[in-house]
Amino acid sequence: MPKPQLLVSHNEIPQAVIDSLTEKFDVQIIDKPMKATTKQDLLENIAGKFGLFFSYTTVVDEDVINTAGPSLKVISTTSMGYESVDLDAVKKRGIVLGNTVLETAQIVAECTIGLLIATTRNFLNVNKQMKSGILPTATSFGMGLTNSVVGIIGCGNIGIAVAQMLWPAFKLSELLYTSRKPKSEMECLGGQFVSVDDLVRRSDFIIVTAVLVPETKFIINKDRLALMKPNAVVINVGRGLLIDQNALIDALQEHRIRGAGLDVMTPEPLPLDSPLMTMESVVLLPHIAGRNTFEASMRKAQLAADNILAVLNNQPVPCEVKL
Ligand SMILES: O=C(O)[C@H](O)CO
Repeated sequence: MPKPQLLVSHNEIPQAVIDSLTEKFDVQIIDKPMKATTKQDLLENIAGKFGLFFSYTTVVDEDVINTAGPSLKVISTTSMGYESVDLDAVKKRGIVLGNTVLETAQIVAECTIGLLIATTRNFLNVNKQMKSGILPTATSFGMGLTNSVVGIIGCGNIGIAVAQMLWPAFKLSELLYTSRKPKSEMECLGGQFVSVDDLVRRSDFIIVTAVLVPETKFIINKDRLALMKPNAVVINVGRGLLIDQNALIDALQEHRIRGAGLDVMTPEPLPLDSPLMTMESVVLLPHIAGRNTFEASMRKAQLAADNILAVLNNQPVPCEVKL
C-alpha cells in the first residue's frame, strides 16, 4: 500500500524530525528556507497530500485548502502563531490544525525578560561604548524592575509564563494584565485585571504578548502611546501588527516614552533604513524569541510532527488548535 503523502513547506526542519515522518509518510520537502516559501509553492505541490507541515510565515488560505482536495486531513505549524491560516476554510473542511503552544511559551517568556532588561538597562549601548573605550555616564542609566509596575497585554500562555517568571523573581510593585477574561493563574500572582487604557497609563513596563486577530491589531496605537508614562518601555514579543509602528516611532523620536524592545515588527525582516534601526532607545531582535535555542527548535518541530502522526493514527492530537 502506498504511504499517505505529506508536504513540508521548507527545508529548515531537523533531519531527525523528518526521519520520524518518513517512516509513515511519503514526504515531499519544498527546498527553500522558511521565509522564502510562497503560497504559489504550496499551490504547486499540495494536491493529494494528507498533511501539511509548515511554519507561521506560510499562507494557508482557501485556495491552498481547495487545491489540496479532500485528502488533506491535517495541517501543523512549527510555530505557536497561526495567523497565516484561513481558520474558516480549515474548520469548514474538518481539517485538524496543530501548533506548538506547549513548547513555545516558556522559551518566549525567557527571551521577553532578557529583552526587557537589555532595553531598560541599555545593554546594547553600554556594550558598544565599552568596546570603543567609553565609560558609562548617567545618560546610559535605566530603570530597574524593583518597585516597578509591569503590565502584560494579552494573557495567553506566553503572558502567563512571563508573569510567572517576573513576579517571584523581581519585587514588582504591581502586576497588571489584560485578557479576554480574568485568568486564575494571574489572580494567583496578585495580577490585576484592567482595561488596556488603564494598563498603559499605569505601567512602567508594557509587555505585549497578545495573539494577532482583527480586534488586537494596533492594540498599541497613537492614543494609547499618548497615555503612557514618559519613562514607559514597550516590549513586543507577539506580532508586529499589534503595534502601530509609525506611531511608536513618533513617540520614541519625540521622547514621549523611554524605549522599546521588539522581537517582532512590521515588516520582517525590518528594512535597514527603518528609523528603529538607529534609535539608541530601541533593542531589536529578528523574531527569535520562540525558536533560537537548539532544544526549542527541535522540540517544536517534533511536536508539529507528532500532531500529524496522531491524526494519521487516529490518536488524540497532542497540541491541537480547537476551532
Ligand atoms: O509563533 C511562534 O511560535 C513564534 O512567534 C515563531 O517564532
